[in-house]
Amino acid sequence: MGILKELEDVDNIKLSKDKRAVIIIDQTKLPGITEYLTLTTVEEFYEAILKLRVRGAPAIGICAAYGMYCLAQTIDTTKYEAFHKKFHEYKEYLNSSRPTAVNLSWALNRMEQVVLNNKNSTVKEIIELLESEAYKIQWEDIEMCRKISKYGLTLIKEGDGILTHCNTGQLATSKYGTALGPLFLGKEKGLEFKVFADETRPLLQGARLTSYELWKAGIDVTLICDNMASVVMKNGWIQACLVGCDRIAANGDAANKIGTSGVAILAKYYGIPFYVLGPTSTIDVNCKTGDDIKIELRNPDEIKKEFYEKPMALEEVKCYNPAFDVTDHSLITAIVTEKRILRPPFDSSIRKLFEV
Ligand SMILES: CSC[C@@H](O)[C@@H](O)C(=O)COP(=O)(O)O
Repeated sequence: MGILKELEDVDNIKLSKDKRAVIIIDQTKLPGITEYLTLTTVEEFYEAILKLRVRGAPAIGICAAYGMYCLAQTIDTTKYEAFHKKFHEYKEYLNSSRPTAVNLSWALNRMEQVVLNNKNSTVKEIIELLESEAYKIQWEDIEMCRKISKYGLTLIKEGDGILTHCNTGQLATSKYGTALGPLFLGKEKGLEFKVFADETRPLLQGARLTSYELWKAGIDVTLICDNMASVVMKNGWIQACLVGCDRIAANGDAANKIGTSGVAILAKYYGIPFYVLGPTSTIDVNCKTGDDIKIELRNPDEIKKEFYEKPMALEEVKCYNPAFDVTDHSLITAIVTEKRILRPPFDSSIRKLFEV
């Protein structure tokens, strides 16, 4: 299937008809309201990523790639050096919006590489190449998610109870998703699973997005508070945990939504396999271990009042609000990528993955 044909029915991130703007679903309004936002300025792209209007590691990379194409068209020069200078400035600004998910810098670097590789082309030609690269990034993401879903499906069986954390479905990517991908693919094949979705405090991606996406697809989903994961495991209702990732270090330590490492520790205690699913672009071999991964700290108000009609704690109370945590590689049963399923020891399976 051609790239553009494949992208036609993607709904959550796409270029506007005139190709000057990016249209996204505002994920902060779901599930109650499906509202589309049109992003054109660098400030709008930055705000949409920072405020999680577009979120999920692959999705923010895709949005930023389209964003760079749109912004490139606004740079008012025909001179290569001036064009690259402004392009780089936009790229660095967007890159600073969220530090943990490597997919953001990965996609932005890919876009800048197009500019760097074509020093002898005209600015108009470079802009055309940027358009193709952004389409390619989204198309490749769909392909990767399809393959991850296939591999993931081999690890679970009909009727299994699955625990998941945060949101790793279509909204977080473009199609299928990563950790939810096997469940959507399984559903297409007529397989039934019983999914338990952690609500995922403080921003409730599990409640607002995962339970919504699974329910819409007709998959049996039960929403639980994060502190109930231990009970459903103890009850024998969970046969596997499937989670996504924002950055994986060279030794297999995996950063994902805050609370993920707690799920992994519980899974180890109850002898339940714990799988991390994500594209190889999420593996950052420049990070030796999880200690090298920068964890995003967010506004304390997200804990105290953001999702409540009235504040749930005194204004004066201090809050610590890390957006991600790192699951130690020793707690991970396998890492599922689009290329293959990686097993421990992860330092060598990851090294082999990148060997040519
Ligand atoms: C396929 S999405 C993988 C991860 O990005 C996901 O699990 C996650 O932690 C998202 O966090 P978020 O802060 O909602 O962007």
